[in-house]
Amino acid sequence: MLLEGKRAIVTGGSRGIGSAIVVEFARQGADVVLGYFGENDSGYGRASAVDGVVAEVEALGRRCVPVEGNIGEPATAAKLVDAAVTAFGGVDVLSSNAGICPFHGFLDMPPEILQRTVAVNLEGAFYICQAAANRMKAQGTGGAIVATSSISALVGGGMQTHYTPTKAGLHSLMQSTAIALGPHGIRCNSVMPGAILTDLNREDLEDEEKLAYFSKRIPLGRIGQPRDVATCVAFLASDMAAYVTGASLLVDGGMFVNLQ
Ligand SMILES: NC(=O)C1=CN([C@@H]2O[C@H](COP(=O)(O)OP(=O)(O)OC[C@H]3O[C@@H](n4cnc5c(N)ncnc54)[C@H](O)[C@@H]3O)[C@@H](O)[C@H]2O)C=CC1
Ligand SMILES: C[C@H](O)[C@@H]1OC(=O)[C@H](O)[C@@H]1O
Repeated sequence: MLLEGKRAIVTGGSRGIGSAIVVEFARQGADVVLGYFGENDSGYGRASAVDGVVAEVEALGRRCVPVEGNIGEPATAAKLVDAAVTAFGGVDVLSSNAGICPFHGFLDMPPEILQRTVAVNLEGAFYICQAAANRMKAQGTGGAIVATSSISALVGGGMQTHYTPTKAGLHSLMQSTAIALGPHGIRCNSVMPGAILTDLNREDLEDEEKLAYFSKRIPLGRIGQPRDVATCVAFLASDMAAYVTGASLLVDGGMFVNLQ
């Protein structure tokens, strides 16, 4: 097992990629604090999903503590770290994964959508990385942070002008925190998923033309599944990647490199 006895926090762990990360971490031997957001945020939160993830973790013989809160607020980061300390005695691994992507055109982008996307995707990641890193530093035994960036850190999207800069920002945040935290033995990396079928893009991929285009552009011939990303996050979080920091790993079936 890659994460035997590790104490982890996963944000956005109730559904999609995050829930797959929670379960993969448990499969690899970790106990997990699962961060999620409740019912009232743009339809993305869905507290009932959490129970299913907790049950899956427990069936694997590990512990899972759900913690609700808006990751865009600094207090949520403290709440997540406190929960890990109370339940497990500390934090060794952070998967900063929570994110939203409310598709919208550029010219009429409401400031509220821009501000919320930046607050959740970028500021939220900053706060939880900072809080977890401070705890890891105090423990004195190092740690691993893996942010869920995106292929969108590298390429644009006409309906994602508010979103892609947050994903480029996460890539940059992991590069800078790798430098700031390396002396404390804390590694910081990111995964860059391509098109992974989740609630985030379910509606977008209902557009058959778009789905056909994506599928054609992916050399491995299929849209990604959450576990495709989760196994890579587990690898980067583990000692198998002990000399990897400041790196980003595309998990996109080859979509990015496929120009022609
Ligand atoms: N689905 C895809 O194709 C891709 C997704 N990503 C990234 O992967 C991450 C996970 O996305 P998906 O699993 O696809 O989405 P999802 O919509 O299935 O899950 C989102 C998760 O984030 C949580 N969340 C939403 N708003 C929150 C808030 N304000 N505070 C705390 N938690 C909040 C939800 O509770 C949920 O657990 C995101 O950062 C997304 O940008 C990156 C590349 C591709
Ligand atoms: C929302 C998307 O369809 C998905 O998310 C991303 O980060 C990439 O832009 C993918 O297309």
